Amino acid sequence: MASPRRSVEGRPLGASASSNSSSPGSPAHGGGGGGGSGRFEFQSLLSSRAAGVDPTCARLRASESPVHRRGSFPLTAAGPSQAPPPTLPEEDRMDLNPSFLGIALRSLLAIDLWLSKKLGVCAGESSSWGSVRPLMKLLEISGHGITWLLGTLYCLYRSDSWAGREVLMNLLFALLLDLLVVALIKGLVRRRRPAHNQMDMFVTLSVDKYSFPSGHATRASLVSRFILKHLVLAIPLRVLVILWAFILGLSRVMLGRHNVTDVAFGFFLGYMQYSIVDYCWLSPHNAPVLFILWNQQ
Ligand SMILES: CC(C)=CCC/C(C)=C/CC/C(C)=C/COP(=O)(O)O
Repeated sequence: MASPRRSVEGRPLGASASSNSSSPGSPAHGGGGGGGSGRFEFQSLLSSRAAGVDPTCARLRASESPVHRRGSFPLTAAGPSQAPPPTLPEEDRMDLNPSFLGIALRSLLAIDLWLSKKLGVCAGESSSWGSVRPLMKLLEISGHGITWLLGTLYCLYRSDSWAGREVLMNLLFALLLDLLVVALIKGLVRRRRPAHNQMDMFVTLSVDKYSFPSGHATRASLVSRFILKHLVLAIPLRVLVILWAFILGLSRVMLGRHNVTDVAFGFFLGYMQYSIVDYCWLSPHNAPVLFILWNQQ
């Protein structure tokens, strides 16, 4: 007797094998925003059919597999006296992973929201740390795209050495790349800013209504890595640069602008972006036109 297939949360997944002849885009198949779990269910179903195995039985046997029994929450009460289960195709064992992954991701998200709300102590004037909100907003301006773009252009204009111009030209390229990448990801992910955020930010782009990833965090980590690599600074100043980046990231959560994961991913992205900039380093040798044009200004 085939019982209805259920996810770990007890939600029915794709009512029966016969009902799976509907379009692959249906949520039950994971094709239309129905969540990753549905998609893997569908893939497992296909592989079981290809192997001539009844999908429902395959699922039941999957829950008895050694892989599953090693898991943290067994679904069956198989006793030690039972015969060892038959070896399963790899696909059926993989089928269990999305549930674990789904639970892990959902837990991470719940922790993220809870922690972000707890840390959002400057989200409003009446918040518990509302009095330091002006200081946090000052920090916000120190990491703003406009501040860094105008600052870099001004330094380029004032620079009188080739070496200085080369570094600044690459910083400009890094800042523009960062704005583009962050805007693209924000537009794709479309994660809303936390509910407790006040949208009172200084000059924003339309995608800045979204929060993932934090543009300030990407810039902080990109720019600080850039500075540490290309400026000769005394140790205390190097520490200050790192502290600035870290506090700027933290201030995004304290202001209620972002969740912790927006900032964490932002730091990671900015760090990786620097590697791209370093790899594509612009110089008078590989981009002579840029340097000649600038010198004619
Ligand atoms: C050249 C050009 C497109 C300049 C635009 C500069 C600009 C307005 C950047 C926006 C910076 C900003 C407010 C980012 C949002 O940061 P989050 O940390 O809140 O994501």
